[in-house]
Formats: sequence, structure tokens, C-alpha cells
Amino acid sequence: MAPILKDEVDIVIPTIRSLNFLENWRPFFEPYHLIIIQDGDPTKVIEVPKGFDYELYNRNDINRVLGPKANCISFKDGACRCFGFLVSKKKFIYTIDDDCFVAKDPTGKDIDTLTQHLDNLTKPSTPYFFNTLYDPYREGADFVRGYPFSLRQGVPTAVSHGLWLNIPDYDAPTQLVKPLERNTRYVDAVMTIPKGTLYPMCAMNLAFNRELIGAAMYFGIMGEGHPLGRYDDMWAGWCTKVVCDHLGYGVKTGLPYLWHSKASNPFVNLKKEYKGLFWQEEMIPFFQSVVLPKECTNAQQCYLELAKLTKEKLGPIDPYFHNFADAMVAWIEAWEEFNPPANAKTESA
Ligand SMILES: O=c1ccn([C@@H]2O[C@H](COP(=O)(O)OP(=O)(O)O[C@H]3O[C@@H](CO)[C@H](O)[C@H]3O)[C@@H](O)[C@H]2O)c(=O)[nH]1
Ligand SMILES: [Mn+2]
Repeated sequence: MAPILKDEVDIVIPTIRSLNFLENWRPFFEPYHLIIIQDGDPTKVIEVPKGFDYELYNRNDINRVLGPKANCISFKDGACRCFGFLVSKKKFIYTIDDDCFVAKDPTGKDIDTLTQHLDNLTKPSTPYFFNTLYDPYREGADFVRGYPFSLRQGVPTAVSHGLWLNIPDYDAPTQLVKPLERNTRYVDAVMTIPKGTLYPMCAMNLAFNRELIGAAMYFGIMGEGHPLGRYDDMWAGWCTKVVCDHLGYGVKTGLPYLWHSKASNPFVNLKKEYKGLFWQEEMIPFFQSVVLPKECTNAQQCYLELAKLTKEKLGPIDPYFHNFADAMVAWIEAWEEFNPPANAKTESA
């Protein structure tokens, strides 16, 4: 099957290890452009398997491109991937971790995650009324009796959150008490996460519409030099869901599945994420209480409002959140530098 939307997609991969996993994805990824974010030591040479069309950025590149704003891009944490979202010019982003492989569906067929994500993103979402047959736009499903006809056209989908077989995305305490737990359950469903409901977004197998929500898909300041790690995708998931709810966009979760092969070290993970385990008991109520002004009509404006509220409401928890809010503003400044509004271009021409 021809690669769908080939020129409208960038695949963003953060790596501090190796890109050998791409061989496994070659049938699905080779036609697409890759943006590789090499984390860690920039002098280390990371081989990209032959035949892939890619651009690669290491820390020196990030510092060169962003100058002082480079501080808003994490170092020694998978959060660095959001630099790829910033420099992309495409409508859709698919981001995947380098320890993820092609999974098989119950019929034994290899799962083309990218095609399923693009299908999720190009069909509407239904955040205002739950459809009990799940995604009504999928082959073999529809709206059920009692579903309001006034809501059946749905809303644009901004995020498609895929799942993982084998190693589940557990936090360190769960990983420690359930070291042998494996996810073997393939649930054949895609569903819209209802408006007003948050969810734990994992960036392992994630796609989104960059034009709708890219400006809010910032992964924060994590890793080296910061008191928190492995909450990068969680933070981005809470921010983007609040922004999607405000702007009337949808977020889907479920298919596609991939095979997550490597469990990161739970003791290292505990050190990275432990503050998040109790801070999230305050972060979640913050996000649940956020009301964005109606004057915020795009993701950038919403995000700047979130930055202001983060400093005000979460700043008292720890000075980290003051720095975090500043980094959120720096991110938007960088975003607008790389993604000037269309009319700005004609003015300067
Ligand atoms: O310092 C680092 C650490 C990792 N990376 C790259 O980021 C992804 C995820 O790394 P890893 O697979 O080791 O982590 P997991 O615990 O399995 O991943 C979950 O935690 C989130 C952490 O952000 C992640 O999104 C979740 O899926 C790999 O590609 C590493 O190479 C890095 O760049 N720098
Ligand atoms: Mn992993």
C-alpha cells in the first residue's frame, strides 16, 4: 500500500542508544522523513541505517540553533524529542522510542502503527458524548441508538495515543513490585478521551497534528540539572488535553500497538521520577481546575496562559516550577520563531 500522507509526516526519534531498531520498521518508515534527536554526548557517532531520509540534531546543534533558548530543551532525558517537533515543517508528527518494535495483531499481521495513527488523526473525535461502540468512524462501527445527531460530525482530532505490548509503561514503584508483568492484552479499540478528563500520555507511540496542537506539545525541563525526569510526556499530555478541550479538538487512545522491548532500570527511574509521584497529587488538581480565557484561540495563546498559571499556582510547591514556567515561555518564543504566522511572512517579504 502506498505510504499515506508521505509528505505531511515527520517521524521524531529521541535516542541516547542506537537506531538499529529502524531495520525492524523499514517497510513502514523508509518512505518517510525522520528527525533524529541525539541525546547525551554529541561527539558520539550514532549510525543511521542506510536508505532512510533523515536530519539529525545533537546537543551542539540544539545550542547552535536555539542559542540561549536551548535551555528549554532537556538534556539526558527523552524530553529532548520536542526539539524535533519545533523544527519540523510538517502537518503530522509521529514520535517513537528506540526500544520499540513492530507488534503483530491477533491474526499475526505486522501492525503498521503510522498508518493507524494517521487514520486516527484524519477522522473526527467525539469528546462531548461517549459512543459505546467506541470509535464510530472505524470500519464496522457506527454511532449507537440515542447518540445525538447534532454531535455526529465530531471534532478535529489533534492527538493519537498508541499503546504497547510486552513491557508496559509503568512508573518505577509499579515496575519494582511487578518486575515480570507483561502486557499481553490486545484490545481492538480506539476511543476518544472525553472532554474534561485527563490521561497519562506516554510518548513511546504517539502521533499528533502539529498545526493544531504542536505549540502545546512541549516536554518541559527534565533530566540533567533538574529535580524531575520521566514526567516529560505526562506534562505534555496534561497541557495538550486542557488545550484540546478548550479549543474543541479531540484526543484518541487505543490502537495502534507496538512491541516495547526494554524495561528501563526501575531504580534509576525511581530517582528520576520520585518527586513527581507526590507533586502530581498537586499538578493534577491544578490542570483539572484550569479555565482558559475565551480570548485564547490557538495553542500558542493557550500555552502562554498555562505558563502564567503554572508559575502562579505551582510555583509555591517548588522553585522548579518557576523555571519550568519560564521554559514554557521560551518554548513558545522559539516556536513562533520557527513557525511565524502565515501573514507575518507576507509582511516581511
Ligand atoms: O537520557 C535519555 C534517556 C532516554 N532517551 C530516549 O528516550 C526514549 C525512552 O527511553 P527509555 O526507553 O529508556 O525509557 P522508558 O522508561 O521505556 O520510556 C518511557 O518513559 C518516557 C521517558 O521520557 C518515555 O517517553 C516513555 O516511553 C528512548 O528512545 C531513549 O533512547 C534519551 O534520549 N535520553
Ligand atoms: Mn523504553
